[in-house]
Amino acid sequence: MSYAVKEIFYTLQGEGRNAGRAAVFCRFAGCNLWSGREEDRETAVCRFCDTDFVGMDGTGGGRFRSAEALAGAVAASWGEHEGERLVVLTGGEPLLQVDEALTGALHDHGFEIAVETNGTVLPPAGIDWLCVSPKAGAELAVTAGDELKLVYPQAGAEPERFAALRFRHHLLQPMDGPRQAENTRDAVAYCMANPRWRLTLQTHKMLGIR
Ligand SMILES: C[S@@+](CC[C@H](N)C(=O)[O-])C[C@H]1O[C@@H](n2cnc3c(N)ncnc32)[C@H](O)[C@@H]1O
Ligand SMILES: Nc1nc2[nH]cc(C(=O)O)c2c(=O)[nH]1
Ligand code: SF4
Ligand SMILES: [Mg+2]
Repeated sequence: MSYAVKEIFYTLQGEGRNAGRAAVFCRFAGCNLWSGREEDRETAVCRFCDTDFVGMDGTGGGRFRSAEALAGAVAASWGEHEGERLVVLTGGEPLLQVDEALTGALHDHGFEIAVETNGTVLPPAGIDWLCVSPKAGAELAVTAGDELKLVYPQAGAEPERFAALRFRHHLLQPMDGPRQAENTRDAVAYCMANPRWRLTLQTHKMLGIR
């Protein structure tokens, strides 16, 4: 198996229950819900994506020919920092590429492995923290995990549809874009009316970090 990676970088996890924690982000190229081309956005299943996941041309990106090669690049990005190592596998849709060889190789380097997924593809063994972010119009295959992080609002993916699923945390993340301010206000109101849901914000955007 080889891996197509857009970029690898060291930053703070900006979202969800691990927000604020140092992590290496490994962003895989490609997604099953959008081609990533602007001309296809309006006809895609997922139309609000805030991410460039096309190609392998970002910082530290490229084609990695083995799990060991990719895990080595992730470890090099972590560097010599003390403390518990965390890698966040994201994309694009990481579960189109992540396999047990890779989770094994990352564990060999001492990483706790978090994944950000749209929930349409079942994960391989070896994921330590599974964040599922359902998308309206895409069938949810992953119905349990650590956090369910729902981008809000989405017609056809109302929070009530997911409230009973077996996740440790249910989070609402305001949709970024032209209506970001209204979406944030509405997400606050929803969490206040429905306390099983907590608000999560994209803190890296506020901080101006990646
Ligand atoms: C770019 S996606 C990559 C991982 C995976 N494809 C997914 O959708 O979960 C990373 C996270 O950003 C969220 N996201 C994408 N676009 C967003 C937007 N415009 N506003 C808020 N969150 C967004 C996704 O829902 C997901 O939780
Ligand atoms: N700092 C930071 N935190 C993040 N959490 C999820 C991200 C993602 O794009 O998957 C992301 C990201 O791109 N940057
Ligand atoms: S599923 Fe994730 S990566 Fe794919 S288009 Fe939607 S938000 Fe972007
Ligand atoms: Mg992001």
